[in-house]
Amino acid sequence: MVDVVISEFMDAAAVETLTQRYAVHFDAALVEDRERLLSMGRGVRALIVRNRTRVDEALLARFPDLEAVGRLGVGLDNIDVARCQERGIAVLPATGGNASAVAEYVITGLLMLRRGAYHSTAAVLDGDWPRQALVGHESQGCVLGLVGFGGIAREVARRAQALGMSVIAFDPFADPSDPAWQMAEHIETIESLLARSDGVSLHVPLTEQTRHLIDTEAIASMRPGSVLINTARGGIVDESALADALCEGRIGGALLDVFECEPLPADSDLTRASACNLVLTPHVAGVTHESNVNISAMTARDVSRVLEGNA
Ligand SMILES: O=C(O)[C@H](O)COP(=O)(O)O
Repeated sequence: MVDVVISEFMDAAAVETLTQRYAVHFDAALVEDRERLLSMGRGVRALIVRNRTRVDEALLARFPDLEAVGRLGVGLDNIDVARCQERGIAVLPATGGNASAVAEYVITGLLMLRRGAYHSTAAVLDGDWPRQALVGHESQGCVLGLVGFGGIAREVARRAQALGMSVIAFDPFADPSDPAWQMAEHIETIESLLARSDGVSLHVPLTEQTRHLIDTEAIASMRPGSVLINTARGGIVDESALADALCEGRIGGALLDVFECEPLPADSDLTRASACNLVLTPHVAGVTHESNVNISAMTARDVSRVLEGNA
């Protein structure tokens, strides 16, 4: 009988901690084989996933004894949280465990997109020396606009301030009296944030309200030459509208780590903007060796707490 199923990659030390107390089935390839995952649900008390395992109604029906879903990350859009609540299943995100990883990724991306000097390997190897074409912008003194001002955005703000940027943020849900606002100017509307920012970074969950928040109209209100970074969730940016804006040179570049459809389909709209200071990565902003250790330890601890509490 298995107590805990882990369907995506997790740090070995945390798996070992769980194995000392419970019968654990750890198979990072399970996410690719849904039928096999569903077939092992009976008797399982905890399921541990990253962002690719769909913990939906169909899966929950096949795990009748589930007490906890550990999420090795922060976003919960792959989990039917409402259904879990109805069933009394604890949903356990590793909040904060990958915040530094994402914050460092965002700052690196912003510096890289604004400087624009890092796409020259092929040219230099070819004997070209395109110095004048690669004169970019410094980021000291620029305005960084954060859409959403939760934990990860605050880590970004702290680093941006240390580099001499001015930080502004839009977040209708963040308490305006929170001392964290000392790091960022509070902006009332997303339009004014977009109009003032040299770089925009998204830090909101994907909901019906945020789907295509960055659409043609929003992109039109961005400063000419400004850059966009999305490490939050794919559906927040209208990829076709972004590709148009990049191709027409209306904005200066974009870094996307998340997409409407992952992996990206071969006919993605983004293909046509590939030469326009566009950088794409496969949903790795939050994934470092250090964050993997952090979030795995947090998840093992939280799952154990629930299982022990219910024992
Ligand atoms: O929500 C998150 O924390 C990110 O999507 C990273 O999650 P993952 O490491 O499970 O992909």
